[in-house]
Amino acid sequence: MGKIKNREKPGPDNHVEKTTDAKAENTRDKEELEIRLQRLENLHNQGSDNIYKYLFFITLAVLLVALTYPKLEHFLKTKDAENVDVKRITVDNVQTVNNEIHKRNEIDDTGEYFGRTDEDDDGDEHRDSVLQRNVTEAKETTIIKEENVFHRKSHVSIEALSAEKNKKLETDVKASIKKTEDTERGAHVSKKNGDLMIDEDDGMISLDDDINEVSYKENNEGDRTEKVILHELPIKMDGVDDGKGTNDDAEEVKLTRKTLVDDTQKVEGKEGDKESKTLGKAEKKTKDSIGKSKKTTNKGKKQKKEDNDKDVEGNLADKELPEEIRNFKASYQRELTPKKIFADGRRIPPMELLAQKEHNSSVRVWLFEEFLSNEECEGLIRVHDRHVQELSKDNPILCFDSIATLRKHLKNVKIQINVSPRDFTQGTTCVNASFSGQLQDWLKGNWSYSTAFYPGESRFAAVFEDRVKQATGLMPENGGKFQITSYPTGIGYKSHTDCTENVLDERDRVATILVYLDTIEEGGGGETDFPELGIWARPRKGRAIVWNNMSPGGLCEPLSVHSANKVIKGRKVILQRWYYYKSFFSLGKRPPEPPLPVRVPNTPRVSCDEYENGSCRWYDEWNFEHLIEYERRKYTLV
Ligand SMILES: O=C(O)CCC(=O)C(=O)O
Ligand SMILES: [Fe+2]
Repeated sequence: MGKIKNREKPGPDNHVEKTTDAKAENTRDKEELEIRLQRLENLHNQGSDNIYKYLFFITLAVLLVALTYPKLEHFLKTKDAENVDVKRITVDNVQTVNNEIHKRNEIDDTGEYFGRTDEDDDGDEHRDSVLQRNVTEAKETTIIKEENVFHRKSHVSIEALSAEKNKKLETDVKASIKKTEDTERGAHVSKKNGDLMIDEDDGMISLDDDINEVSYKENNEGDRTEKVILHELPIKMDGVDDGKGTNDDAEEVKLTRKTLVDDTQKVEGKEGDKESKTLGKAEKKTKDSIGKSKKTTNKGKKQKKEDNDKDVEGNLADKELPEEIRNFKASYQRELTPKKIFADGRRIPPMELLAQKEHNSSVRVWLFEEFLSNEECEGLIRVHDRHVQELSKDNPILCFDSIATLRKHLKNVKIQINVSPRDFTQGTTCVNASFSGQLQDWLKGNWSYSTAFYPGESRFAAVFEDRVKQATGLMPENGGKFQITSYPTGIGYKSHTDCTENVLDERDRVATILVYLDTIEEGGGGETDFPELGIWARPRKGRAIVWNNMSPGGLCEPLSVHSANKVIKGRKVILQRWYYYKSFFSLGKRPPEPPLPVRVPNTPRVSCDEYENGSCRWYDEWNFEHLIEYERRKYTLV
């Protein structure tokens, strides 16, 4: 080593010694070289030995794979699914993942959507029983509550009535609520009866100013007194005489249990489709146009004793809430985490649709090809169509966010007719049944159709929400209803955000998943357009798009604005589900149907907000959005 050192560092002091010993040094160098070569050879031999070892182990592993393939395959898939595999693409470059395997899904036209089974021809009955089940599950035999919509903390309501109670109350209410219509477009009239707090005032419903309750009942069961509040609606009714007279030989309205049960009421925040930046305005307009001539009577004193249980804001005190609401733990969904998944043999990677415009929002749009199989798409369409057809036997009730909107719609179809607030059912934004019938003759076809099903009402719902969870990270417990919407030719949907701008509410829609259930060829319209991002997606059978509407901090992102382009050729059908930033108790539970406007069971509704082509939608279910007082107060909930 010393020499090497010397050679490395030659210096005047050792130069002579080096020259003299040159020979010996050479010999030593050679020896050293040989030793090194030997070492290298050894190493090489060792390496070969290792290769044999590796080969042995690989063979062993292959054998193991062959033996345990099914398990391993599953493992690999799971692993693979965990790796984010994102192809960054633009809309012009959307790639399709090949899919040879289309496994038959459980869904077919006799599937369990809307709570049906094969044997169950009567979907409505079954739907009632689904609702009943929810209610019963929610709280065994007991009671109460509503006021939910005003409650500070729960933001929910629950009405938990046992089946027997429901039945009894149904009979009571059936006997007590009557509807009259005048010959023209008269208002509906409900009458009071017995202990129900429905008061009659010149043939119109009128309520205590600060009660906001339509009906109320007390039950005595053994030594326990239970209060059952039905239809505790956030409505203030007007005693406005419509001047058109009423028909006192009222036809009885058959109200089913469904219309009586008020179980979970915060309804899923927004209509789902339209509430957007314009809400504040719309609400004001509604109030101005419909609620101007309010005259409220002072009846229904029974409510007074409820007040003791309420805090200053008129909310039910916490102790009044069922335990399960009090114990409800909200979960937060702050962002999307797209991942590649496998479903029924299909490999489904996420692809990001890159914004074509510069923007500084958090909004990102992802696309999955063949997220649903052909069979799933076709099954959903069949179920939707059948449901729309069944409910179309009755004319829908039409609701408008304001009288101005109604006027604009009429103008659009060139109908010259004077409309006044009296054409609306009091306390609601809906016109009465007979006028709705006329209107629908004029406006018919000018809307899209939405049907909904809820978690637990279909096997598909569970399959779907799980797939969504794997692919996007969106948690089922933060998801609302599943909504299928069809757009006939000529119909689109106006520009909107799915969250509500300028309103701080964590119970808002953080993300949307939308699946196209059928293909529209190029040029056929129907694209989902994100104008602020410069991107759009074309309807293609099975394709899903998913995007966030809110920032991870919980703010509604205005740049998530989107619209459904008008369908030019064919028909568009989609499945949508909205996920909420903060979950709440009634999320994902079928809401009770509010009793107003008075209508026959299963009457669909059409809701139109702010006039714009494509602002009307037909719905198979009711929520509370058309109730003026609900509309007024919904954002004051904490
Ligand atoms: O149909 C579409 O493409 C979009 C529908 C939509 O955004 C909605 O219903 O909220
Ligand atoms: Fe939307």
